[in-house]
Amino acid sequence: MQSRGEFNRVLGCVKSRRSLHITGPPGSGKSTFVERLAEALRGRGCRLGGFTAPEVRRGGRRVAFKIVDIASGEEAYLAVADERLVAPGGRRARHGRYVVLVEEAWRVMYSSLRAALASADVIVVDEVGPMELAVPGFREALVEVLRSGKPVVTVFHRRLRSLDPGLYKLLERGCIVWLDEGNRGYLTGLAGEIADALSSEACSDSGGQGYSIYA
Ligand SMILES: Nc1ncnc2c1ncn2[C@@H]1O[C@H](COP(=O)(O)OP(=O)(O)OP(=O)(O)O)[C@@H](O)[C@H]1O
Repeated sequence: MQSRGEFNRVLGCVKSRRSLHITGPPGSGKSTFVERLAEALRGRGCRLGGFTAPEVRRGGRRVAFKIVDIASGEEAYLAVADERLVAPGGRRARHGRYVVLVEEAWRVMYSSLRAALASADVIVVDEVGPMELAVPGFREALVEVLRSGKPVVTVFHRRLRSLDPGLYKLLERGCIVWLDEGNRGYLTGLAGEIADALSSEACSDSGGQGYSIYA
């Protein structure tokens, strides 16, 4: 998607469907785009809710992922490559070289999504992938978010269509964009226009929010 015509189709879709779901190859710029979009939304007075799942690096190596509540800043480990990073105990599930800390992750997933459903103008879930879906309760909560009628922005794993066809179908009710190195600069530059399309009614009465990890 590099031409204005293609972009206008995305913009038209976002205006009518009010939800945007981003996918693409690893490292293609999905989270960077969503950060820009979040900044643009906050600049328009939108209250954001939901969570991000940033990686944690030590010595240049990725050692863990966290779940961070966008509205409150509360955080917890989602998964660790080395269990010595975290206190023992709690339910765990293995995913490749990572161990998912099911209970710890769910605590922040649950509270961030519940708070977002109650009071956010736009709900952001970055990301929806195999590790997040290994946390019991998350899929159900996400379905509730997607059916809430609030504008939703997600980043989802490029294989979600085969991993969870039912969930993918729900995402298709919004607008799906494949992000790669070829279009990320263009799309990121237009984050403000996309924010306008998402926020035109949703954020009109809100006074913004005091805290954001994007601030
Ligand atoms: N529009 C852009 N122009 C230049 N560099 C970018 C752009 N978007 C992202 N990057 C760079 O690409 C790298 C990966 O970005 P990012 O973490 O947003 O990708 P991602 O798709 O979310 O990654 P992952 O698949 O690991 O979740 C980062 O170093 C980021 O600074």
